[in-house]
Amino acid sequence: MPLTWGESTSEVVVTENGIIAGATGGRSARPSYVPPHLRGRPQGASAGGGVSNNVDIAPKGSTGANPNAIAAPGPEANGGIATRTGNGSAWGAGSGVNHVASWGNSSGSGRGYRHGGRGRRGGWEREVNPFANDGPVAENIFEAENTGINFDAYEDIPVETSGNNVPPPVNTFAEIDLGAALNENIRRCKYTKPTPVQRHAIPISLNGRDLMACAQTGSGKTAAFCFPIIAGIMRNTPPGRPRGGRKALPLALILSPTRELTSQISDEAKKFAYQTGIRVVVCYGGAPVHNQLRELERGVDILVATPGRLSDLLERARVSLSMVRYLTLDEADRMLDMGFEPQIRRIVEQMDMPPAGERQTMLFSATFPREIQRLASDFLSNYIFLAVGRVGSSTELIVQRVEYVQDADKRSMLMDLIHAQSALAPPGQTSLTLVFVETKKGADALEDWLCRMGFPATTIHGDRSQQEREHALRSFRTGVTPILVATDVAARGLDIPHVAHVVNFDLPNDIDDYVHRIGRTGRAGKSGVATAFFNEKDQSLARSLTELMTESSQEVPGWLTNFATRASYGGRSRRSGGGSKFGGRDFRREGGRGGGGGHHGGYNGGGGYGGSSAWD
Ligand SMILES: Nc1ncnc2c1ncn2[C@@H]1O[C@H](COP(=O)(O)OP(=O)(O)OP(=O)(O)O)[C@@H](O)[C@H]1O
Repeated sequence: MPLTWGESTSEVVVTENGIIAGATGGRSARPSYVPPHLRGRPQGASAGGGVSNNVDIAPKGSTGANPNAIAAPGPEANGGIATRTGNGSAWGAGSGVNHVASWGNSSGSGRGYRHGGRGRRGGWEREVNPFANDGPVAENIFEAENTGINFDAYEDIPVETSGNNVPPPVNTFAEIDLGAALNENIRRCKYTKPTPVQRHAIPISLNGRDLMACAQTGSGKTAAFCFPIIAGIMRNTPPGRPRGGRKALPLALILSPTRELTSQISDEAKKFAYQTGIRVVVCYGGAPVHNQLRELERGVDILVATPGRLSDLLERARVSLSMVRYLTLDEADRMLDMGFEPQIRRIVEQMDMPPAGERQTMLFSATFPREIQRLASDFLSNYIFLAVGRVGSSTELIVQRVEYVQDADKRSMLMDLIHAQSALAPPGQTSLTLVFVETKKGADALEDWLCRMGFPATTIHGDRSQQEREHALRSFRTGVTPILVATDVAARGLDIPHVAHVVNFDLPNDIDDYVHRIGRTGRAGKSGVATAFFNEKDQSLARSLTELMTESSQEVPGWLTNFATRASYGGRSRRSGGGSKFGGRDFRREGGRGGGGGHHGGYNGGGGYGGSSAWD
C-alpha cells in the first residue's frame, strides 16, 4: 500500500542530519528527508504527522500563516549577511528507490510518478482539437479552469497611453462591436467584463492602430490581441481569397517564443473563434511537420507559430505571408532579444509580408526594456504605446520572499517550502509548486532527487522531447505531479491555474526573467507566493531585485539591501545604466523618436503614472 508523506515520516527514527535512518514494521528502510524542526527528535514527536510548518509562505491575508516563520537572516552575521546553515540537507543520501506515495489531498492511488510519466505512452500524442469549427462541440469546452478574475485587484491600476489620437477605453464588452459570434464566445468563456489591458487595447486595435502594449503577467493580454483579430477578420475578409491549398495564406500571424505558449495561445484563439468560421492553425517545432502541413492545407485564417517552425515552413514555400493583415508578437521583448532578433526580422521584414502601415501590428509583453522598444518600433507605424500598471500595482498580488540560502542547502530549504505549502493547501485541493532552475541538467537532478524523496515531480526543459514536455505540463496542470521543475522555457506566458508557489531555486541573471517567472502565480487577480533563493552568486541581481520588491510594496530583507548597496557600484539597476531596464514608458518620450500626445491618466480616475516604470 502506498505511503503518505506523513506515514512515511512517522514510522522511522530521525537522525541529526535529517535522514530517516531505519524503518519499522517491515517497511522499506529508505532514507528520507526530514524537516529541520523534527530533526534529532524521536519518532512521532510531531503532532503534524511529519508535516513541517515552520516556513511561512502564506499569502498576505491568508489564514494559517505561521508566526514562527523563518526570519530573514540578520544583517550583521557573516559580515553583514547571515547565512542559512541548513543542517538537514538530506540529499545525496537517497536510496534510488522509486517511491510511490500519495501527495497532499490527492487520491493516493499509488501510481508511479517518477519522471512525470516518461515513456508511459508510446507514439506521438496529438492534442485533440476540441474547438474545430467543423463539428458539434459541447459548450463545456469553455469551462476549462476559468475560475473568474478578481477585478478588485485592478481597481486603481494606473494606465498610460502615448501616441496620436488614442481611442478612448471601454468599460464593457458590450460597448465594442465585436460581432455576435465572438460575443457569444466571450459569454461562454465567462468573461463578464474586460480586464484593464483589454479595456484599452481592444478599442485601439479595432480602430486599426498599431500598438505596443505592456501589462502585468496574467492580466488577459491573450484575449486583448485575439478579440480584435477575430472581429477584424469577421468584419472584412477579402472576397475570393484562396483558403486552403499547397501554400497557406493566413490573414493573421501570432508569433510567440515557446512551443508551449504557442500551443496555449492557439487553444485560446480556437475557443474565441468557435463557430465564427475562422480557422486557427498552430505550428511549432518538435511536433511532426506533416500533421501541421495537413492542417495548413485545409485552410488557415489565424496562424499561431514559433519563429523556428514558421521559418521552416516559409523556406519550404508552404506558407506565404503576403495576405497577413494582422501581426502579433506575444512576449515581444523576448522575441526580439539577442537570440530571436535575426529570425524575427527575416520573417517580418524580408519575406513577403506587407510592410508596416499596410498591415496592423501589435506587440505585447509584461516587460519591455527600452532598447527592445527601439527595435520593436521598426515593425510599427504611428503606433500607440500602452502601459497598464504602475510598478508594483498588481504584483502586490504576489508575495515575494527572498531567502539567503547557500547552494548546498537549497534542496533542504525547498523541501521545507514544499511541506509548508502542502500544509496550507485547502482541503480537497492540490496546490502546485513551480521550481525554476538555471540548467537542464540541474532540472533533471532536482526532479530525480524530489522523486527519490517521495515527492511527485516532473520537469520541463529544452532537452526533453516535445512529447515529454507536453506530458509533463499536463501532469503538472492536473496535479498528478504537483511539482514542476523548469528552466526558463516555462517562464513566459503559461497560464496554469492553481500555481500557488513559484520557487526561484536558482535566480535568473535578468530581472525581467524574474518578473515573468513569478508571474506564473498570482494570475487573473488572484494571490500567489514567490520565494527566491539568493546567495553571493546572485549579487549582480541584488539592486534590481531590491528596487522591484520595494516598488511592489514587498518586505526587503536588510541583508539584501546590504547586497544591493555593495552592488550599486557597477551593479544593475532597473532604472538606469546597463542591464535590464524595464520600459514601462514609451521610449519615444525619452527623446528616442517623435511621438507623444495621447492621454496620461489613471484607471478609475486614479493618479498619473508618475514616471515610474510599469512592469509586471
Ligand atoms: N475578461 C476576463 N475575464 C475573466 N478572465 C479573464 C479575462 N481575460 C482573461 N482572463 C483569464 O485570465 C487568465 C490570464 O490571461 P492571459 O494568459 O491572457 O494573461 P497574460 O496577460 O497573457 O499573461 P502573461 O504575461 O503571463 O502571458 C486566463 O486564464 C484567462 O482565461
